[in-house]
Amino acid sequence: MSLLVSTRPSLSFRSNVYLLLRPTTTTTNFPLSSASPTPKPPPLLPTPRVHILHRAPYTSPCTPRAASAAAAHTILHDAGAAGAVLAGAYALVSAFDFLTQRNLIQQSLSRKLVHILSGLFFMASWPIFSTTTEARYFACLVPLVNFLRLVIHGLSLASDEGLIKSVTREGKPEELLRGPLYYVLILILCALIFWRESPVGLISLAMMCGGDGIADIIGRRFGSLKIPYNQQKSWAGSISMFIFGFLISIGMLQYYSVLGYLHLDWVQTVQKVALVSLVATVVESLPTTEVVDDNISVPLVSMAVAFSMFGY
Ligand SMILES: C/C(=C\COP(=O)(O)O)CCC[C@H](C)CCC[C@H](C)CCCC(C)C
Ligand SMILES: Nc1ccn([C@@H]2O[C@H](COP(=O)(O)OP(=O)(O)O)[C@@H](O)[C@H]2O)c(=O)n1
Repeated sequence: MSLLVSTRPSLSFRSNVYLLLRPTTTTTNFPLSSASPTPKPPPLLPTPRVHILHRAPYTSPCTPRAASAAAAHTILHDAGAAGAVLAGAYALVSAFDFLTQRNLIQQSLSRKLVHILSGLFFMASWPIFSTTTEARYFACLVPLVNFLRLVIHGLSLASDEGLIKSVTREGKPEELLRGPLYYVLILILCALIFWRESPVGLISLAMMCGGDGIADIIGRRFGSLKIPYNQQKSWAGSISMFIFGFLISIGMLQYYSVLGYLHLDWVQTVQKVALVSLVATVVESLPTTEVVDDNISVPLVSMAVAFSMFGY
């Protein structure tokens, strides 16, 4: 494993920093044909032996044969990435099932930690997919498989006690058809529509996964002072949602900026994210959970506010 910083002048330092971990024929290879009409610029670095985090797209001219070989390689790469992330999803749920089954953590805490970590890890995994436009469809296979898993077990067509124990409140299979199902649908929506090039999806998922998840954990423990208009929610829960939703959103935006996907005016971005977090926190605090699940209202409102400010 090695960390290489290429000094290619056309790209900023940030976008040249990437972790190199696996064999590849990258799209940044120079024209393969010796008859190439354009002179080959001298490679500034030895061809990368490995890389895993893909930065924003950079393509170079190549021959049709090389293009089809690169296309096949990219499909294999994205399929492998989807498989790895799916395995991670199973491992995460199984890990919390293990902890819950042995009474090492409460079921309510298990569910919330799965709520927080699943979406954040899913979002953080997007850069391991290729830089092609189809990459997002491969990434969406992961929440899609989990959607089907939740439907199958939620309808009791099959039994998965571990899944039920680690993601439901009362251990009833039909619970899988509400919060968890809406949750994975929002993951699909954000990956498909916004993906890595827009802050909107990243912020929305940070609010749904990080903000809403933390509100439950903090609110259950320290939420003695209830919100006047909703005795089920507390100031401690809502304030923690605002703070952690904001911090996790900024953290995700910074992560994608370092990888070269986003170029943000950080003074304006901090203000915009703070407003999204405030609005999402107010929406989450409303006594509307029986009417619309928080896993729908929080991300959709965050999406609308963020889109109105970032515009893409
Ligand atoms: C419990 C969940 C949502 C509902 O929460 P609540 O508001 O009703 O308390 C989360 C359900 C998660 C789902 C079963 C698994 C989703 C996995 C995700 C698509 C991919 C994660 C990959 C990563 C590498 C772990
Ligand atoms: N803003 C909030 C959110 C949750 N909570 C606490 O967390 C518990 C579960 O919150 P929730 O209804 O959002 O939980 P889920 O619907 O996400 O399972 C609430 O009953 C409160 O005890 C809070 O005190 N303040």
